[in-house]
Amino acid sequence: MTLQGLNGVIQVPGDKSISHRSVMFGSIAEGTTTISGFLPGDDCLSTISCFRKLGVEIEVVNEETVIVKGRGIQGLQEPTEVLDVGNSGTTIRLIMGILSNTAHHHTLIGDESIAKRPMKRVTDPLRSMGIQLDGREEGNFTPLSLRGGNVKGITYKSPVASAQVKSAILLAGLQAEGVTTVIEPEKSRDHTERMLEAFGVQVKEEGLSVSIEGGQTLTGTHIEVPGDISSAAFFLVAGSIISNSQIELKKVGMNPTRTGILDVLLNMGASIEEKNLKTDVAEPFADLVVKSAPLKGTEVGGDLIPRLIDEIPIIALAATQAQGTTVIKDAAELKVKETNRIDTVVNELNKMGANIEATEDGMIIHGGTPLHGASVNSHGDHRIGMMLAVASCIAEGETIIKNREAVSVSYPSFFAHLDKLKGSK
Ligand SMILES: O=C(O)C1=C[C@@H](OP(=O)(O)O)[C@@H](O)[C@H](O)C1
Ligand SMILES: C=C(OP(=O)(O)O)C(=O)O
Repeated sequence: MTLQGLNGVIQVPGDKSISHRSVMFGSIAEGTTTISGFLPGDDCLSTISCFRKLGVEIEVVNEETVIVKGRGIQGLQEPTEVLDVGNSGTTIRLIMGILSNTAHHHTLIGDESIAKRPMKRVTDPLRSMGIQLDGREEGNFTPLSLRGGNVKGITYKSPVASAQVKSAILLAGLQAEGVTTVIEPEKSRDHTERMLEAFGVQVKEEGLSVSIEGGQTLTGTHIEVPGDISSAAFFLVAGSIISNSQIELKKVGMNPTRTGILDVLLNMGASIEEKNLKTDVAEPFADLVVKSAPLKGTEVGGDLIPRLIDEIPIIALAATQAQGTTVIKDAAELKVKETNRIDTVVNELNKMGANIEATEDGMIIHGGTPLHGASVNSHGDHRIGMMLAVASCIAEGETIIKNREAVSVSYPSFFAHLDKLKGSK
């Protein structure tokens, strides 16, 4: 049966980056933090599980409402078990910064994918601040062991634009002697800076440099998590490339460090309207309405990359349906995500009839290729699973997606939302 378009209204689940930070910062704050719009995805549940092992009382009132009884920055307990971050890079990297100032011992592990992701980008600067950190291959891979120490502030020029690196160092800096500064090559997402301010911490930003003075305390607060633009991205592209579609996405996060996907799709000719923009909050949000539209190829690179890094798999799918060629460059970071996302995108989409070439730092997508059904695999990568599910909607014939359950890492209700939009016309 050919699909008659995707139609209807949905609210995508809470932002993953903001949900992680709300539990982490709530745990080290003085007093109680209430969180609404929390993402009940596997990654954020891993964060809750780690902080419970550190002695924090965390009540999940319902899937999206969480109450954290903060223990203060010195109040975390020495865990009796290993801290297992599951599939979550954000959890393992940020928690290292948080645990920097206790003499307690910690062992950090994760799943098979985490075991392949580089940790030296965080362990090296944290060691230079005085933290004892070790792990496989000189501290580059899990299992990691960490014992905090007397942390000293540093000025660190990061070789990568990574919010996980920046955040880990700033969180250690919060507990360090003196001032800590991180300078990035391009600006990465700034949720840590915004949320620390909401917890009463002063953070100084100047261009590509962010500084924090040690010894500040966090005060419990209320955090409202907007919808995740990285999750909305799948429906922004689906609505654009599936004929006869009109989708309204409610309350999507519009933090400018995350909206690169909108710039790219609009540049490709997409029809996306922004309504009810709310900016007088820590994290701005708006409703987005997308309608099917013909797309044209584009170039994606430079400082746009950190603003859309997790959306590249779905942008690649959009590009297969656009007129002309799309070049994605400066995106070598894709190789160290849940999978090597250059390889998984190219291999899986080419099985469906796409014409994509992998390059050292991105891909070249020759557009205008009709897709056909095939047996494809998410390889346990949530974003690849969702991208392939959208691809299957436009493919001629049957598509089988292996390991599709990986979507629950960031978007447990993804298939329910897709079914709702398919059926509502
Ligand atoms: O800080 C965060 O919440 C994240 C930062 C990004 O990773 P990097 O810091 O490795 O770029 C992003 O890919 C990840 O999904 C979430
Ligand atoms: C890269 C991602 O997350 P993390 O680094 O937290 O595993 C992602 O969600 O696409």
